[in-house]
Amino acid sequence: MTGTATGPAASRGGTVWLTGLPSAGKTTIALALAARLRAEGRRVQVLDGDEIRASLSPELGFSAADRDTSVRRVGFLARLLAGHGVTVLAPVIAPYAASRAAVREEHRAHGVDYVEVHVATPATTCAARDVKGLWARRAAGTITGLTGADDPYEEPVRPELRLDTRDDPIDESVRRVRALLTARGL
Ligand SMILES: Nc1ncnc2c1ncn2[C@@H]1O[C@H](COP(=O)(O)OS(=O)(=O)O)[C@@H](OP(=O)(O)O)[C@H]1O
Ligand SMILES: Nc1ncnc2c1ncn2[C@@H]1O[C@H](COP(=O)(O)OP(=O)(O)O)[C@@H](O)[C@H]1O
Repeated sequence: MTGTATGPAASRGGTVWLTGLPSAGKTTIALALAARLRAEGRRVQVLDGDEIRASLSPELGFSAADRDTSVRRVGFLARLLAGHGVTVLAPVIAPYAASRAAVREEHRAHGVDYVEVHVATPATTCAARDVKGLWARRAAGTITGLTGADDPYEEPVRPELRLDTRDDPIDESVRRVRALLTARGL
């Protein structure tokens, strides 16, 4: 998934964590941003919650403790990559403030840049999008513990950026995250 580093813009890594409910638009925005950054010559790695869980944490489910462990593992991997000049995009729900704070601290302690983007799509819109059919399955009672339905999501209090995907098209969300990176010198 990485591109080739070709210039100064590729030299400074950092992590962009996209947190939000299932079907909020985290992956969609991350993939579109990744394409844009690669076209600029950056090395980019997307660490998608679903994909990373399958290889890094197959034993983990969706209890509070398992989610916390999974988020911290992704955070550790993100920090390692970002410390080597990769721009890491992590579209991961990360429902607990304490887990997100731990990931932020992991980056700070190693002098690696980190920004949190809240993809603040409300549950009603996520349920209508329902990319993977999870909201419908929760409504039908065939699954329990879905974030934003019957499992907690602790909203970020002070994210570096909050996106409203009801009003903004995908391109505008990508543009706003890109502008945040520029503002941060990333
Ligand atoms: N119960 C429950 N709650 C939330 N999500 C569920 C659940 N069961 C499966 N899935 C699927 O797993 C994806 C979320 O994985 P994450 O690692 O991002 O979640 S977490 O940070 O550990 O909470 C999530 O992906 P996204 O929809 O892309 O967010 C779901 O597809
Ligand atoms: N403004 C928007 N930003 C992001 N996604 C959007 C937007 N409008 C509609 N969508 C759609 O919402 C869905 C979000 O799915 P996905 O990115 O997989 O969510 P998540 O990774 O948060 O679970 C996609 O089908 C996407 O095309």
